[in-house]
Amino acid sequence: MNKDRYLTFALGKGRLANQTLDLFEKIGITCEEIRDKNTRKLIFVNEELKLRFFLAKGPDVPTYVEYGAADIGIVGKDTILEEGRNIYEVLDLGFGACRMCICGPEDARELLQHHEQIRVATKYPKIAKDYFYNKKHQTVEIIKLNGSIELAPIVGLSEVICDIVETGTTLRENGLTVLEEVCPLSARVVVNQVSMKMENERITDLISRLKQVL
Ligand SMILES: Nc1ncnc2c1ncn2[C@@H]1O[C@H](COP(=O)(O)OP(=O)(O)OP(=O)(O)O)[C@@H](O)[C@H]1O
Ligand SMILES: O=P(O)(O)OC[C@H]1O[C@H](OP(=O)(O)OP(=O)(O)O)[C@H](O)[C@@H]1O
Repeated sequence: MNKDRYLTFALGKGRLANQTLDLFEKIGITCEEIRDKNTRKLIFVNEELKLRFFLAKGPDVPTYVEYGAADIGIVGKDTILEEGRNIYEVLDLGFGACRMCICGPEDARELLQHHEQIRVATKYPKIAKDYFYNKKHQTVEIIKLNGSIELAPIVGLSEVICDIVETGTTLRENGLTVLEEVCPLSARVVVNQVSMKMENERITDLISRLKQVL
C-alpha cells in the first residue's frame, strides 16, 4: 500500500449520483464541488483524504474500473450485467432499486407463453439475450434502442420490450404491463481486481464503513 496514492472513484452520472454523494458524506467523504451543475470540470480531488472522483456515463463506469483508471465504481446492477467487465462487485447499496422486466401489451403474454419468435426491443441486448436464450431457451429477435423503449410495442417495432421498471408509471401511461421479471436491480460498488489486492486495507475499510451507514 502506498499512502500517497490517490484512490479514484468513478461515479455514474444521472439518477444514482446524488444518492451516492449523500452516502459518501455520511462516512465523512465530501466532495461539494462535484455537485456544482455549472462546472465543466471533470475530476475532483479531496486532498486531505487522498481521494479523486469523476462522473461518467453509467455504461463507462465498469470500463474505467476494469482498466484501473478508477479503483472503485458506483453503478447500477443492470449496467454491470450488460457490460460484462472483469471487475469485483463488492456491495449492494440498496438505493436505485428497480426491476429489469419483459413488458408489453397484455395480449403479448400469449406470444411469450407459446415461445413464438417475437421481437424484443431493449437498451440492454446482452441481458435480454441471456434471459431469452440461456434462461428460457426461447429464440427471439433482439432490437437495440437507446431510450424511450416503451414506444417500440406501441408503434409496432416489437412485440415486447426488456426494460427497467421502477414505479410502473411509464408502462401504465402507455397501456403496457409487466409480463415477466428478469431480475431485481440496485446500485452496486465495484472494484478493480488489482486495486482490491494492492489497496486492500483502504478499500475494505471503506466498504465496511459504507455497510455501517446503509
Ligand atoms: N426508473 C429508472 N429508470 C432507469 N434507471 C433506473 C431507474 N431507477 C433506478 N435506476 C437505476 O439508475 C441507473 C442510472 O439511471 P440513469 O437513467 O441515470 O442512467 P442511464 O439509463 O444510463 O442514462 P441515460 O438516460 O443517459 O441513458 C440505472 O442504471 C439503474 O440501475
Ligand atoms: O417505472 P418508471 O418509474 O416509470 O421508470 C421506468 C422508466 O424509466 C426509465 O427511462 P428513462 O427515464 O431513463 O428514459 P429513457 O427511456 O430515455 O432511457 C426506464 O427505461 C423506463 O422507461
